Amino acid sequence: MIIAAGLSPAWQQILEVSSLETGEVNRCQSAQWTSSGKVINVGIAVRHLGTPCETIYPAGGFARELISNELEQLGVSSCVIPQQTPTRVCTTILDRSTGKTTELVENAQPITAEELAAFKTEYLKHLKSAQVVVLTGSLPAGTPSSFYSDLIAETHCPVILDARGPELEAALEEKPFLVKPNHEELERTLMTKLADTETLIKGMQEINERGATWVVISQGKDTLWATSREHVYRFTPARAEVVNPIACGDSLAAGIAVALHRGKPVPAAIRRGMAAAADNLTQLLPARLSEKRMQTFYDQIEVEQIT
Ligand SMILES: O=P(O)(O)OC[C@@]1(O)O[C@H](CO)[C@@H](O)[C@@H]1O
Repeated sequence: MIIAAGLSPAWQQILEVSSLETGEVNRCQSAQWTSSGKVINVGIAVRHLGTPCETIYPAGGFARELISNELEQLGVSSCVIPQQTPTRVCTTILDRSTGKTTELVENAQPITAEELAAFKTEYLKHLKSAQVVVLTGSLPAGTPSSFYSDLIAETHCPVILDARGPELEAALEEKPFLVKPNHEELERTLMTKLADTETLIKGMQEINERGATWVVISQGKDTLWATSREHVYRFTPARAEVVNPIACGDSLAAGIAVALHRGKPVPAAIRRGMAAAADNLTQLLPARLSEKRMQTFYDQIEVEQIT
């Protein structure tokens, strides 16, 4: 099975507006609530791809029950660590006139040392049956930046890590299998501008040298790059109608995890992940993937081995 684990779920509102005017009263065309945040999105995506998965997350306040109920309805097997502070609320605004998406992201509320210890106990318990792990999402304020590296140190199967800042840096020391920072984050980690393809690839391979077996940089509808110490791959994404882009990165991670779990080699797994991301784009609710729809996108994705 796969484990999706993270500390920052969200109760997410998705609003469609015909045209967003800041500073004005905007009336919505549609409004939906759903369970989200990176860890939940990955759990939902893996479930839709039919691979057994345990989604481990803390939750508190009114959203705890709402998220649990929705995940149960979706058949997402989950392990919730009760948290004193309430689960955050995030808002996605989809402006149908410009096609732009606005995200209002509340940071995850602090989590206590006891809650973190309970999280780790559950993680280690489920780890025994896991073949692939996805660790994902921002850390609540005050969480030690060694949080992910401590978990990776205990994990003896491939870890896909979606993290930023000091927690990403610390995690590299424990050699995660695959990291997927965005372009900006990579620049921040390396403290240098990566303005062209050559410097970008160099930067990615520096992260390979620092410990990540694979580095993946996705750039929306533009080229996705993947590097290991020895290899560089260029992927051209499929074209998809954009309904809601939120959770594309999570669908990418989930698609890669599922393909690795099925024994696919990394380039093929990344291609699967990209098909999942493309499919996610076409749905209003995050991570509601369909393997059947994904196949069309998979066939359109071009993969080129550069070195
Ligand atoms: O970066 P974080 O704080 O972990 O998550 C922020 C967030 O944008 O990520 C998800 C999409 O990936 C959304 O559900 C959520 O609002």
